[in-house]
Amino acid sequence: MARKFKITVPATSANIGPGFDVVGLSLSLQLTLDVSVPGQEGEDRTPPILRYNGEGAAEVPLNPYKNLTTRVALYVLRCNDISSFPSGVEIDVNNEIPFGRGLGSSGAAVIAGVLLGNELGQLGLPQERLLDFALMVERHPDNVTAALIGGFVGSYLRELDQAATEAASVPLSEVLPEYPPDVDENWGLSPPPPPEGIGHFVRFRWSPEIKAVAIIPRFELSTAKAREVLPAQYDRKDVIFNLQRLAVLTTALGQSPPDPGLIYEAMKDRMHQPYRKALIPGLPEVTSKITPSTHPGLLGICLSGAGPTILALATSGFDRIAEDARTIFLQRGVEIDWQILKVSGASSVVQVS
Ligand SMILES: Nc1ncnc2c1ncn2[C@@H]1O[C@H](COP(=O)(O)OP(=O)(O)O)[C@@H](O)[C@H]1O
Ligand SMILES: N[C@@H](CCOP(=O)(O)O)C(=O)O
Repeated sequence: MARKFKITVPATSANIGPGFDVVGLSLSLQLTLDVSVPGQEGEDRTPPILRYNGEGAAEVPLNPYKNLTTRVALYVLRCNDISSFPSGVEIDVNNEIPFGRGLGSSGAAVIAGVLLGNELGQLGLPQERLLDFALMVERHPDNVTAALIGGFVGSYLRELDQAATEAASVPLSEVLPEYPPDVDENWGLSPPPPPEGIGHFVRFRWSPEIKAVAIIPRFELSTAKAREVLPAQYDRKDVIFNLQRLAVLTTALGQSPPDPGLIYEAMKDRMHQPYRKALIPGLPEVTSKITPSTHPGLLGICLSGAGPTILALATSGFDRIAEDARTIFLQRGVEIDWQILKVSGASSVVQVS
């Protein structure tokens, strides 16, 4: 029987200052996929047709063996003994999440792919297993968990035994081979399935009066590049600095009314932002010159994900925060766009029509 369904996945902002690779929150920008699957399977095994609108449309590959979302879907299918896409699938993508800005576009694409694979194969995988598949691709849990679950979410990766560690550490090229069988000699091999129960999470309270101002520089910074500049080891005092703040922040952002005196300091970080400032001209100035005392309504300000977007959490005064950030960025030659976003508790959704 022919089927149609719609997949909706939110943007995310990870880290929120001190919670590097640990916390994320979902935001009111969405990636949506409208999918149709024909009733009768043709003999010819036509690969999916992708049509794409919105952010990234000029650069995203429409070849389903190169596109991140469909490659992830195929990974999920192949791990579940389904070697190829159903024939004749059509996918209309609409994307509001800008690429390479620290708003979780790749995390959203991965979650969309996992949900797509689950639905195309009618696998009925539980949420925990969907997360396992996402973590084999994205490998840090903050964005993908917040995108799947929705809201303000903290997560950790379970310590795996040696066999499971090895299974979870295979190169991404083996998880997501880029080419179809006639080009890739490894295609016939089964991809490595994820170990069970890799990711664990909890959703924190979020105070409904807090909104997010996303100050989005007009340049892309790949997450991979922004991770390369981070050190392999940290001083104990920097680790304690972050842990103290994160412990306070996860509760402080759920309190009504939120306390800027507590939150501004609790959103400071010493584990990633100082190292990323060379990649983001204006970052230290924006985060130090815009404060609750200069900008009433501001609660705290940090890098969103790996950047270059700045995330300002505030209850009012949004325009002034954003325009003053614009002025600072312009002094460093960086143009920006900004948006006021809601932090919703809405998870990723699959609606069958
Ligand atoms: N909707 C999408 N469909 C396919 N690929 C995507 C999509 N969104 C993001 N990507 C891929 O992810 C890349 C950006 O990932 P990344 O560097 O992690 O930045 P971000 O902070 O936006 O997640 C894009 O250049 C693109 O290759
Ligand atoms: N913890 C990661 C988060 C990356 O988020 P993204 O939205 O930039 O992909 C990091 O800081 O590297």
